[in-house]
Amino acid sequence: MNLRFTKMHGLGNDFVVIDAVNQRVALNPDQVRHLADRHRGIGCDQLLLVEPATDPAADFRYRIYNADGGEVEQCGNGARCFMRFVHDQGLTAKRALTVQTLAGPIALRLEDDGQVTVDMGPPRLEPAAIPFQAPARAPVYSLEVEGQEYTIGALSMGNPHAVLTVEDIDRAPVATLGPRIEHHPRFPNRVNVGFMQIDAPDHIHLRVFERGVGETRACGTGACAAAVAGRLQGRLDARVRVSLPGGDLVISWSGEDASVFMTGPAVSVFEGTLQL
Ligand SMILES: N[C@H](CCC[C@H](N)C(=O)O)C(=O)O
Repeated sequence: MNLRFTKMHGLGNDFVVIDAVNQRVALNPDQVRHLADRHRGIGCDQLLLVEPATDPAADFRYRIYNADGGEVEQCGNGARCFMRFVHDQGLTAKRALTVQTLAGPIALRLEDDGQVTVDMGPPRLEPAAIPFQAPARAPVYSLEVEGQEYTIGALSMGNPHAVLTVEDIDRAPVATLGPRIEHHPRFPNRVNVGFMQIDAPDHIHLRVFERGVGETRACGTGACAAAVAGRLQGRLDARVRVSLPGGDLVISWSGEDASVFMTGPAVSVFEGTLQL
């Protein structure tokens, strides 16, 4: 099977993007893992498929696979690259799209400056919707990890997120605590783990240990989750600049059932053909 692909990234969170509108694509988890492998494959954090919509109200369907081969519900940086891809590949001339995802529809808009704004939909705050085992919804939860108590925010952007606040982002225990929380039994579907340093009510630094990948240069849904968690804790404004290792995103959320909006860049790096 020969497959055309484009290598893209959103602030260094990198993707293999495949047109599954004009190509018949059937990849199993082993093949996804192989393509994501940075030594034996192309290398990426996630693989994204652009498919025809099955919902008449949507323009396309967007499927997301982590480097570990697992299909997941949502990817924010990938959504911006999705918009750039369908334009560059001539799949649409529209500058505003509705795209189906496992987490429900999202809306994409290509801005005049080339950045992309995504309506990520509302955060899901009820423990059962995350999913996270807790007796009731709360702005913060106590989580025991190997005998030590941590205070976390927990919510879903369609995909699950835990958010810890740290004093010094450069010294955050991302590599050691990240995987332990990713696999914590109270998160039955595992979880993405954000480490947030609050610099001001409208500015944070963030690092994310992503479910199914490890630490990435940026995480769009992680930036949304951190902004929501910080606002629920009364520490962040409705509009926050999120500085990730790969660059900045602007996140806006007016509260409760309102959508979370994310604006940032999307870059195509190269095109190629896979032999599978
Ligand atoms: N690792 C995530 C999927 C990709 C999210 C991230 N790359 C983004 O930009 O939102 C998960 O397992 O839910």
